[in-house]
This record gives sequence, structure tokens and C-alpha cells, in this order.
Amino acid sequence: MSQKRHSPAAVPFKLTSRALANGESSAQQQQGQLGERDSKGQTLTAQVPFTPQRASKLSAKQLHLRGKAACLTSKTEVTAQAKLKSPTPGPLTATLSLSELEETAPVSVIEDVLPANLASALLQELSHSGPDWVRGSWWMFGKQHAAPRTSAYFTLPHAEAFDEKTADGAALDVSAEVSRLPASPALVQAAAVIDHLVSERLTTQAAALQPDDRAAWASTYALANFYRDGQECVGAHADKMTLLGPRPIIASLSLGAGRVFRLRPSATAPLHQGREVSFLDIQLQHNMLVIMWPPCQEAWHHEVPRSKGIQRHAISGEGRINLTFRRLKPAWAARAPQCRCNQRSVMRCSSSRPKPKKGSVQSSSGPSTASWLGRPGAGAPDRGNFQPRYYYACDNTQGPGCGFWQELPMQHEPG
Ligand SMILES: O=C(O)CCC(=O)C(=O)O
Ligand SMILES: [Fe+2]
Repeated sequence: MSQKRHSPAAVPFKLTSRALANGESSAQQQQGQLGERDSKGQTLTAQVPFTPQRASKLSAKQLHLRGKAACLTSKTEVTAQAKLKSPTPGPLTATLSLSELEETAPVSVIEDVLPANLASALLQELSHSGPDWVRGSWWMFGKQHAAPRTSAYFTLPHAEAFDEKTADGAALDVSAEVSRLPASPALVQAAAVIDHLVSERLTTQAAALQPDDRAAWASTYALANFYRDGQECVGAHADKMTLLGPRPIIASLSLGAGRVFRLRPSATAPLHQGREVSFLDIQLQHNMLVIMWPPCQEAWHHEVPRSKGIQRHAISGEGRINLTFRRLKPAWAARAPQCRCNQRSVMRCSSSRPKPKKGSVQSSSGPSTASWLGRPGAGAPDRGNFQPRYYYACDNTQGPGCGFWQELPMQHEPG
């Protein structure tokens, strides 16, 4: 495995936000400081010479503005395609607006999240090193299968706060599966923008959050995937919680080619216009952020399906980089028991999805993730149907494994 070092050279970038042009009072007040409208009245840009040193000083005000601005763009442009199920005749697909999407699934979608030149610089460096990252594997039906993507693990500055033992534990969990690399200045800067944006939005999600996520959120590592072309993908899954603990926040940045991000309910399906949602497709674009709020990992699966004719990007062609920014929780990371293969077991969640009895009518009081997120007006939550069960299991990717399985008694949460 080659470990390319990133040069600390200056990366020029400019702050760009179409959203500012859509007008929002506090954003408009900042206009003079950040830029001007382009000839189509679509884009406000400010030329800000970017050096890694300078970038770390990007003011909280600028970061704040970016979050607000991007949010405005999203509201007018992002939609999701829903595939619906119905026992009665009627449309089986629907286009959801961003706010309908956010009411239906515990996600936020934000366009143009990084300054445009920072996003380009990051795509440039990561799509260059991506083909050299490790191709993970899994064991099924007596055979080892290679993952249809390559992956890397980047440690971020906030990780320094954790002690060595925990850092070791983290390495044990991921090192066999992914390359472990130092974060470049551009990646550190991207993490700062995303941490700020996630922290800013925590207040609207408060009800769903763990106590230690409520004040502010800072990622400690980023997991990266490189998808060479439309044939590379990730199947439906919920992320392992070994390092994160239950109900994690995961902020997922897309760079490069456009792909579909599919969300499928794994607990009771939510309803859209009285019909059960089978899945939701979000068209991911370059520089788009999807924040998966709790209980996304508990109640939904996500995937990036194979696709033909994907939207190419000028820098990476059909190549796509995904970076998921995550926060390692030391108490959880240190807790995972060894399985009988002498490997660290992994923590997952299973959510029971009650099967409707034959002939029964689907009730409209299915669990509303929107209500779990503390948003008003989305119907009463029916937590009775939603019983996440966390467990540790053997995750041997090289052989048949030992079958180790241990359910977590949740009353002993380390927090
Ligand atoms: O590529 C993506 O958008 C998703 C990646 C993902 O789900 C993961 O790394 O766990
Ligand atoms: Fe994932």
C-alpha cells in the first residue's frame, strides 16, 4: 500500500454560494464581505486566497454564513424520489421536497457545503490517492469477496484528545479493512467546516442526541471511500457502531461524480401520503453533505447502488470520493470484546420490524423519525414498534469466523 504524502502547498480557492443570491436577510447583510452576484444573478463569490494556515483561521462568522447559505440553496433544489408501497391502486413513486425528505428520514442534505476551490482541491488529491487505498473484503458462503471500492481512514486533529489505548483500539478496529493515512491540510479544513455546520444544527435535533453530542460536535476521524466508476458501490447497510456508540451522528460528504444515495427503512416504514415508503433516492452531487442524524443507523439502511451512465465530474470523471466524518467515543471504542478468532468484535444494531398480520390495515401512526428528531407536526412517535437491539458479533473477513455474538445490556451504557 502506498502512503502518498500531501504537500502543504497553498491551495487557491474561493468562497462560492448560489444560495446567497436567493436572498436571506442575515446572509445578505454579509454580502459585502463575502462576494458579489455573477452575471446570471445566480452566484455570489469572493476570491479568498487559500493557504492551509489561513484556512484554519476562517472565521466562525464565515463558516456560519456558509451553513445558512447552503441550507437556503438546498430548500429550493434538493428533492428525493420515493418508491412507495400500497395495497390499493395509486402512484407508487413521489418526489419529495427537501423538507418532506427531512420529515420522512432523519437526514439533512446541504449543497455546496465547502468553498468550491477547497472541494476541488480535496477531490483532486483524494481521487489521485484513492485507487491505492485498501480494498476491504467480507466472507460469505465459504469465500472471501473483495469490496467494490477502496477505503481509507484519516485521523483528524480532535483525535489527539484521546488516550493511546483508545487510539490503539480504534486502529485495531479499522486497520485490516482500510488504509490509515494522515489528514492533509485541505481535509482538516473541510472537517472544520463540517463540524461547525453540524454543531450549528444540533439544536434542532436535540431530542434525538446523546448527552455528549448536544453542546458541540467535532469529528475525530474521516472514513473515505473511492468508487472508481458506476460499477463500484456499497450495498445496503447500517454503519458499525464499535467506535461511535449507539445513535451516532455521521456527516457524509460527496466529491466528484454524481451518484444515488438510497435510504431504506429497516424498522417500521414511515408513510408518505398514506403509503409506506420502500426507499428514498437522493441524487448526490459534488460537494453535497448528507448528515445522518440519530436514529438513522438504527432505523434505516443506506446504500450507493451500482449505476450506468453516472454524472461525470471534470476532475475525477466517473470517480467519486465519499468522506464520512465521525466522532470516536473512547468509552465505547475500548469496550468491544475480543471474539474467539482473537479479533475485536464489531457493534451493530438490529431493529425489529413488526410484520403486519394478514389482512391487517396499515396504521398511520407508524414511528415518525421526524418526531424523534424533535421536529413538530409529524405525527406522534410510536416508539413501541421501534426496539433497537445492539450487539457485538465476530467480523472475521478472512475466514468463516467463530460465530461470536453478544447482546448489549443497554442499562450499562458508558455514555
Ligand atoms: O459513499 C457513500 O455515500 C456511503 C458510504 C458509506 O455508507 C460508508 O462508508 O459507510
Ligand atoms: Fe455507511
